Amino acid sequence: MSWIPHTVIQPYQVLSQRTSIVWTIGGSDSGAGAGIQADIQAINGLRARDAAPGSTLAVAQACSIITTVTAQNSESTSDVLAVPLDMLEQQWMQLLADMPPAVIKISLLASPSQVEWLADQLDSWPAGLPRPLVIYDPVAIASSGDVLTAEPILESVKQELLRHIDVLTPNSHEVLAMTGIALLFSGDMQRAYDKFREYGVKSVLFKGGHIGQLMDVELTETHVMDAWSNGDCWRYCLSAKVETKHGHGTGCSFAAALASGLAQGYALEDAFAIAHAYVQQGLKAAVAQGKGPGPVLHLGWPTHWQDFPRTANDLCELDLPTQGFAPCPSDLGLYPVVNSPEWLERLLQLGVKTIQLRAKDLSDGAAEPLVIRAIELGRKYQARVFINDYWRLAIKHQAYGVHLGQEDLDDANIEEIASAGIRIGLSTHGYFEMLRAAALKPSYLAVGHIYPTTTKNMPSTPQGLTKLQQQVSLLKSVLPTVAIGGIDWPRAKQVRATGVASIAVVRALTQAEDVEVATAQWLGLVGAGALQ
Ligand SMILES: Cc1ncc(COP(=O)(O)OP(=O)(O)O)c(N)n1
Ligand SMILES: Cc1nc(C(=O)O)sc1CCOP(=O)(O)O
Ligand SMILES: [Mg+2]
Repeated sequence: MSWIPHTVIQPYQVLSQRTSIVWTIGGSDSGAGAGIQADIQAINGLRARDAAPGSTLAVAQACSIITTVTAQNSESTSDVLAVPLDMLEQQWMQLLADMPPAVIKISLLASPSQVEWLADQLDSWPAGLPRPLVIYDPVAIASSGDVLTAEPILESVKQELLRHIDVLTPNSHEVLAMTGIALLFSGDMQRAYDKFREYGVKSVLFKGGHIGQLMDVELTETHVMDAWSNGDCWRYCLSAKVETKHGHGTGCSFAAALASGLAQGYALEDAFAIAHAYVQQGLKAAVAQGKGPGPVLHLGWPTHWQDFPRTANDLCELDLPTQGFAPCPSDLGLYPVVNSPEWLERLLQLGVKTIQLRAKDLSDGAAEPLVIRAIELGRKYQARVFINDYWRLAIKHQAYGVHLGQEDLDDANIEEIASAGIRIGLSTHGYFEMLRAAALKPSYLAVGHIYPTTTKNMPSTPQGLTKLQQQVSLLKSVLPTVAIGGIDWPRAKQVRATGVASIAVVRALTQAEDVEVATAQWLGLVGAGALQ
């Protein structure tokens, strides 16, 4: 999917992979805890490929356009020098001629004329070059409350620059300075979003820390919460607050990590969750390097479950019970997904022990006999039968389990399913959805779609092997995983090599030339899963 500018950004949207270069446009920090120096560390340090050898993902590469030179250490800033416009222009032209960006990350701008110059460049972006995604981290007011960008600059930012911005990443001080809205209640974020939208911003990612004081969200006293919206929907990342005085460069590093994730082909909401984890990991390890607050550390791709946030599409989800569901074996083996009891029986007779009835778009009345039959067959063949979608019927007839998608989570009664004691599998299509689903402690998580599929219309982009492997290893000690989507026999071995225990397939069996031979082949590779 290619990036379409000037339309509403969708959370599952992925940049096209024509380049993975990120330009960071901002100020030099001689202490290197923040500014361009932190950005380069974060952009190049957060390389998915380094953490997943053999990956074919693009390698993020930072380039810089320096707007300002600051003389600072961990205690103070003694001088700030604005780079002249003709030097800005030279940096821009050199990069444009040779290393055009996938993402531009803007931070410190030193004067209204720098803002106007930058807005002009973006206005006259060459027609022959794909437009980059533009992130603006205002760097107007530091977490400490120190003013870094004077009022006249902010005014020209609002008038000239914001209309070019795809993702704005303000902290709460900057929200107040730019919109006049203090973030005291969660509804204030919507009001602030609306105000930014008036200036033409396409989406806003409210950076946490200070949002942590929202008075109507109980958890945020002990947690930090980042929140993103494009006006159509919200996405939240929530983590326990890291108590440290060493957080210099946190905001810059977060926005740069977001840029890096996007440039490497992660969907916006996934890059958001990964950037959040990157900063959490860096804050936990941060130590003093001078006499003042130390910088957030740059420790590469986050691989520890505890650094990742809980994610949600709505703040109400934070109140959902998390006592968990009945467990299923970590190895479910070969997992065919079929649309009728006839298919179910055919495959159970061949030795399949995990299977799903996916008979779409029926009324509960029409689905009920199919569900009853599927459950009976499961008992007869001592197999694990999951019912897709019809969760009320699955409870009523005591199925082994139910499988639900992300949208179903908005409507299904999660508590009722949990207390019925049946298992639940949840679909996920990236880091963000994975973290959202994992918070409910389901019986397993399905990671999809790995390859293009014709079985179902997917709004998301195929994840591929690297992303599957990353998520499987992250979830290893947390939840059983199942891979699904476009997995055929030639791809089966490499999918298995990611460490995923179970593989779900539709066409690989239902459209096989010889179903008996194909099933035996698949069972030989993946197995039938653990005994009950
Ligand atoms: C094992 C497995 N994984 C994912 C899905 C997809 O479920 P869902 O998102 O609910 O979409 P539909 O199948 O209902 O179209 C699945 N069925 N099984
Ligand atoms: C039903 C379904 N769900 C998916 C997901 O990613 O959530 S992919 C998918 C279709 C899988 O079919 P096939 O094996 O024929 O590609
Ligand atoms: Mg479903």
